[in-house]
Amino acid sequence: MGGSSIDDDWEFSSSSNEIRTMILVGRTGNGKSATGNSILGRKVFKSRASSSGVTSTCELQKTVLKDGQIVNVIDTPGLFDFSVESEFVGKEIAKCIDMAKDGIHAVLVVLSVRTRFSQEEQAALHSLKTLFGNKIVNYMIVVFTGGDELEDNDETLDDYLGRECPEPLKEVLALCENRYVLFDNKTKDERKQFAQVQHLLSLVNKAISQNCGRPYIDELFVELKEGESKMRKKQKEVDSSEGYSELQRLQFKEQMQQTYDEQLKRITETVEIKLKKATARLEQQLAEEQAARLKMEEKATLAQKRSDEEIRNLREHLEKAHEELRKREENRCAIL
Ligand SMILES: Nc1nc2c(ncn2[C@@H]2O[C@H](COP(=O)(O)OP(=O)(O)OP(=O)(O)O)[C@@H](O)[C@H]2O)c(=O)[nH]1
Repeated sequence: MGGSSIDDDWEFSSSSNEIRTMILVGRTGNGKSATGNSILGRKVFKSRASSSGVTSTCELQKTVLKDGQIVNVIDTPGLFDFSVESEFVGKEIAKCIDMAKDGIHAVLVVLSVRTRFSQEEQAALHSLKTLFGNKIVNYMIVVFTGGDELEDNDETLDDYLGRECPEPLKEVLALCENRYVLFDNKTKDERKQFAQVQHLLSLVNKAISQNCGRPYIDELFVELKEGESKMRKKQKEVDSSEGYSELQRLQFKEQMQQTYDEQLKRITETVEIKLKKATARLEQQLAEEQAARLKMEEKATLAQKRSDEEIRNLREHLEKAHEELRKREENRCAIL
């Protein structure tokens, strides 16, 4: 776990160029944890069917792949779930930023072929942009889970997208420049497991090279990293100097941790403010869309009412005409 301690695995994550840090986002139940486990090649994230959600806090796990590539995977709780308090989401996002201080190489947007792309998912992708800036889309890769189910139906991902790709999803795929991949998190076939991770890593590398080799680093990441390296420098000075007692060293360390925690708190507050603004804007957008839909429905009901009335009038008119004709016919017969 990354956590907020400044002693966490810093050397490990900063000494190699071969690190890939990926963050999993998506609606609860879409298979983020299962995808994380598939990437890491072991079951470390809890993954199971549950309507209330299994992942409750951000969690970082790392692995070294056979070719020496170090992969950090951060699983996130329902950041796409609007029923969750923005204070909580804000804290979790700040925690992610803390965990990925060296930057993010890919944001994996996990969707499931077993559920339809929802309006909430579309809205949540907008908030990702609000929180991290438009540049974040350059690092986005869509991971569709449920490859086994498509296979059971003899379908490919492109077949699926041909029949089940609403306009907003098309837009997301276009934004990601068609960086998408299908995952079967249920497979026991090692070759398949290897191939899907390789496909994903090739997309991650493609995104990185399109971003001039740089991972995504937001101003908040920069602030945190600068603060941290300043503190490390000071710590080294104190450690190497003879003029400090053990107690003074301890006090200094505590003071540093406190400064760091304060910085993290400030970042959390910044994220919360951004998130609240994004949520308010989205709620307004959803309300406007709903009002427009209601207006359309009202118009349609009115039009239906009018046409029902016209049909009724026409019917009455016809019945009268028939009656008239019948009477005339009766009169004609009587005269004859
Ligand atoms: N058939 C099938 N089921 C999958 C696949 N990926 C995930 N699942 C199932 O989907 C359910 C939810 O998966 P999780 O990995 O817990 O989903 P999550 O998005 O992490 O959910 P939270 O932890 O609640 O945020 C579990 O029952 C998984 O076994 C897949 O590729 N195929």
